[in-house]
Amino acid sequence: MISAAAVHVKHPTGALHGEVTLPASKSEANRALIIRALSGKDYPIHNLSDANDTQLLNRLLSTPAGAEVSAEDAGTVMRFLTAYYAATGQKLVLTGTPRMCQRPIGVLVDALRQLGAQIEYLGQEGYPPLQMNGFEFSGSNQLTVRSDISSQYISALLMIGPLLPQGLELTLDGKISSEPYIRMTLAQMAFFGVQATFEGQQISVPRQEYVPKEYTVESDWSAASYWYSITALAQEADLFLPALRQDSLQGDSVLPQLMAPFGVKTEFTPAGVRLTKQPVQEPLDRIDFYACPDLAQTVAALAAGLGVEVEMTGLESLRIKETDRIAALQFELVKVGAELREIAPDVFKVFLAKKPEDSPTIHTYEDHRMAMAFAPLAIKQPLVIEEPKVVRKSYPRYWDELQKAGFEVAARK
Ligand SMILES: O=C(O)C1=C[C@@H](OP(=O)(O)O)[C@@H](O)[C@H](O)C1
Ligand SMILES: C=C(OP(=O)(O)O)C(=O)O
Repeated sequence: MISAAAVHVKHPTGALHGEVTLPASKSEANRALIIRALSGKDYPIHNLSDANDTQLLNRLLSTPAGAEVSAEDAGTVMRFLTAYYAATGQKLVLTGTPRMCQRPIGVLVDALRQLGAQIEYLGQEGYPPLQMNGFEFSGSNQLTVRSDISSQYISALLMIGPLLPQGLELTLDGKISSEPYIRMTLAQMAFFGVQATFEGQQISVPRQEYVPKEYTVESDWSAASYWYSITALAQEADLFLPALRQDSLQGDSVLPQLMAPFGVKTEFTPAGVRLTKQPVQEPLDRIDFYACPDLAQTVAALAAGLGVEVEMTGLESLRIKETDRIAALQFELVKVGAELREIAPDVFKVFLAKKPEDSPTIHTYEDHRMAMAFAPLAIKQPLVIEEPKVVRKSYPRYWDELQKAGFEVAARK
């Protein structure tokens, strides 16, 4: 089914009960994999995600790198490996999908060059593919790095920081985009024995060694967002999402607060969270996604499905993700009765526009989150999702889990 060109999705009853299997966090898993590789030791990482982004990185790190390595469409793989291959002095070509070669990497390459990495651009300046030509420490460990484009550059640098001859002193320049992901990196480094300080715009990582230790990856809160949306749209819902924690390292664990006004009640238990439907409260007028950009599509589609208008800020980084997510939302929301308009610089609003199309066909732009964010709307009315296989990037079992929860998902003839 996942290999079909498109799937019809509907939910005959709108009532959902039971347990949902979530993937493990690909963000957490990919940090754990890079840190293990940098430690030079072997130890178990439990609950490694079956997401392609994680399986790919695991494969690449557990076999000798060939002359050319592809990070495919995985941002963390591309950015984390650029720093990893630089710090370990490897000589190879690092590339990715055509879209990956449109996702900027200049900030990270400039920073690594200042540390002593030899890196050439093989295509457009500032973008993959990269020719990695080895590393000779420049003698300088103090870097100023723009922090308003992608936190992945900062995370990539931080993880190699303790292995550099004098550690790493980073000054973050500008607003700090996706900051919880930087904190997740530092928390995982701390778990593996590496202490750093993060005060204001300064991060300091002294030279240290990673200490090998078994690690268990938490379930993925970003993937949980689709079940929050499903709960909000359902007639009736009582769902259990195992292995999510209140003291999560993931910034997307803001979901309980963010989704409460949309009518989702979260109860934490030692084994995971229980989601139940409650009346929609007055939704927040404006939600800021600067710290949790991966939730933006879920909320935009949900607002359309619930018929509520909401302002959205902090969407700047969406333009350089798997697709231009703002443009993608603008094209697809219209089909489900809403419009996303920029009402002031960097302030967007979901407006209720006209009647939704009957059985709309949602184009997914090679973006897993377009497929996963729009599929829940099938509770309100049947729809078609194109290229359902995109979900393999972060949640390969997504369609199976929808079926388990009573959705009908069938390949389009
Ligand atoms: O570090 C990470 O694991 C991630 C950081 C975020 O990217 P940006 O920092 O580019 O916003 C997020 O959107 C991505 O899905 C995963
Ligand atoms: C933006 C994402 O991933 P990445 O940047 O790692 O490709 C995502 O999973 O939504």
